[in-house]
Amino acid sequence: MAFYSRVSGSVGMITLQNPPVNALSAAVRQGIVDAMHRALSEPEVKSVVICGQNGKFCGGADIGEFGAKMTGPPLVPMVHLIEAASKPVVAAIEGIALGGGLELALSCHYRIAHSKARLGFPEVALGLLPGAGGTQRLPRLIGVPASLDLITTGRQVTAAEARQLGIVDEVTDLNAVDAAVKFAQSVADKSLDARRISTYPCPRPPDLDTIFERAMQQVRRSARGAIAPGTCVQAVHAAVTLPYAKGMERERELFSVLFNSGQARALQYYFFAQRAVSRWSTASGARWDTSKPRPVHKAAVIGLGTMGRGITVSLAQAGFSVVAVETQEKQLSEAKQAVSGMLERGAKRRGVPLAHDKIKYSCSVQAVADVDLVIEAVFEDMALKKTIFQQLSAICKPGALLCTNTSGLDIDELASQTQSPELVVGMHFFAPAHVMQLLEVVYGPRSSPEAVATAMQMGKKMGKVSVAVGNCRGFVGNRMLKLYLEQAFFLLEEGATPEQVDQVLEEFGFPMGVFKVSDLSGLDIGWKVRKADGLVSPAFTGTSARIRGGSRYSPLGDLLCEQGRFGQKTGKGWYQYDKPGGRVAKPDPWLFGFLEDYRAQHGLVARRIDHQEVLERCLYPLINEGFQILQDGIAAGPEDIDVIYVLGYGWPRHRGGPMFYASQVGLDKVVERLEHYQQIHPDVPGLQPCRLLRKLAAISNPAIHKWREVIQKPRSQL
Ligand SMILES: CCC/C=C/C(=O)SCCNC(=O)CCNC(=O)[C@H](O)C(C)(C)COP(=O)([O-])OP(=O)([O-])OC[C@H]1O[C@@H](n2cnc3c(N)ncnc32)[C@H](O)[C@@H]1OP(=O)([O-])[O-]
Repeated sequence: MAFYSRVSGSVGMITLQNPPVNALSAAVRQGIVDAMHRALSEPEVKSVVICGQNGKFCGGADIGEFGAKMTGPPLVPMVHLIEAASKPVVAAIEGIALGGGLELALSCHYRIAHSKARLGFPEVALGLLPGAGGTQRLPRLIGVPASLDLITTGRQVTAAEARQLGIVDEVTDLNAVDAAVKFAQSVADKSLDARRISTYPCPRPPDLDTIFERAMQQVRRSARGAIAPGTCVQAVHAAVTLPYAKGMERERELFSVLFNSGQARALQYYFFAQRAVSRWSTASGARWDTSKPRPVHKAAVIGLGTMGRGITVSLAQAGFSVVAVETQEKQLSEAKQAVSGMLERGAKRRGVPLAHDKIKYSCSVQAVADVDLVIEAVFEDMALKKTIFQQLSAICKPGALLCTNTSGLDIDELASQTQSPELVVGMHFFAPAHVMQLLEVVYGPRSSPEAVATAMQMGKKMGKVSVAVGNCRGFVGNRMLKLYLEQAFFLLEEGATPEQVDQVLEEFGFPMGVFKVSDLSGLDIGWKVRKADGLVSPAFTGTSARIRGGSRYSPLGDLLCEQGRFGQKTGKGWYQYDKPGGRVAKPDPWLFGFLEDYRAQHGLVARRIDHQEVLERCLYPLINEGFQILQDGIAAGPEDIDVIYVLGYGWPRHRGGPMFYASQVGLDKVVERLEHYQQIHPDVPGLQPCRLLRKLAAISNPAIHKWREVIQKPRSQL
């Protein structure tokens, strides 16, 4: 709701009250409209201030209401009522003015912001555009280029930048509401003719066409199939080319296209999914709201390779004291230099002080004796990790949490090396660890709820989105990825090329196709793992070359590695590069010959594989594995999987994540297509729909937020 009061006799105060962010729900909109009418009708009231309760002006439209039938007064007439008011209306912006919140502020005649406030139009990230006049008012106020920047990127600005751009009239370090009241009194008798933004002419820079062309090119490049950014450009274009009223009509049309699109639904689902993962639960019933994290002041990182360096930087930037351990002198000094560089660049980019003094370097594991939490980040070698965990268990103070940064090794096996297995959890960072937002927090069967809560909270403090997942080979992300990679290899055997597969996946919205990503990460990494798993051996020849454990196996990746083709680092992989370390992938005629020889050798006849098959073969087995993961209780809900895939694996956000995508395709359709491919390729693993997927498909594709009710049941039957 919105609360009306009178201050200093002549100022009507409208306070938005809808915790936590004063979103513009139906009740809030109704409250604002009622309060405005009241303020306008009271003769003693000479001016009005609009503010938000609890130091937050307004977080915009209530996203939770988007799926439901619209009730209450719409936003557009509400902002017009405010702008048309005969008494000056001043927005007192504390905390945030986002989306509809900023549109509300732009309808006011003046804006006073607190210096710590942030303002912006984040609608584009929800698959929308600022549809309450934002695309028409902002360009009239600050010009076209700056508006295009803010509206198409969703970038939030500080109060200082907002002042510079001309969005706010004053910035104060003091109480912004008090300042706004004083300001409102001072302008009570002033004419409002020059204060209604909708009446301003929209500035028309001489190079207008070039500006819009560039903006369109820019969004096409970065949007990867998302429709909202381009539609935002079109809406701003209307502000320049049409009178205000017509521009508003155009904004409404474009908003409605976006609002009713699958992309907006996916992005809004994702918005809530990213917040839902913090309310974690484990298969054994531990929960976020009943598990208390331990205090962590000092942390250690063991192993300063690429991952360890990134983790050290993340910890220091989050304000933790860090002991960084690397036993090799030379690597330690290289790491010191690299970490300093990363910290310097980070401090410059973020405009914050350097965090060098937070880190102490050491060559000895003994240096971690007094820390509260250790993150082991040596390379993926179980024997080495086991030795380190034995050492840590002996050296660390009682109660210290022992974490391993592994992308798939058994957490429980490591826990069993320690005296306190309940204090062991996995923290799977994604490279580069100081940049990537995702953290898989992996609990083993013996990890205590307190340990999981501590790791989840550490991730949050490091600016990550932490997702709690159970212990299994590859956890959630890499376990599903295995199926995706396998299918891509099989498609090559059957006649596809790396370029064809990658093109289909990039058109779907991945920033890079599977083969380009493999070349970037290094083909030798998977090869090492497969060798350790006994999947690579000269003994596999003849008919056994393409069979492992009774299932079809593609040795293509192994054969490439045997040729020294490790990807970008060697200048050759699934593609060729101009030099080792080169970045631009070019099709490699050698590879075509290699694939032809391979097929001939194994009696495979290349066939034409269409776009649909490439997409379905790559995505549906991955999705099916996601359902198996839910069935096994490794992930608590579809949101966990979707957040992992969007933040860690480049799944296009506007498609919500693999589980959301499946819900949109239709689970019955996913089952039907998997069965279809299974029939044609009975030897291909991963094509058999799992029990949970079949069950959900059979109960007529329930909405994704209802899946959890069904998921509990198959689990209890395991
Ligand atoms: C014609 C219409 C045109 C207008 C369109 C729009 O305005 S579109 C909207 C444009 N506006 C946006 O896109 C702003 C979206 N919001 C944000 O960017 C951030 O939430 C924040 C910066 C406001 C606060 O960040 P923070 O890290 O301090 O906190 P946090 O992120 O954890 O959120 C806390 C809780 O608040 C909830 N919630 C938040 N906002 C909304 C909302 N608008 N609605 C409903 N709920 C919302 C959030 O779900 C969470 O709930 P939970 O999980 O506790 O039950």
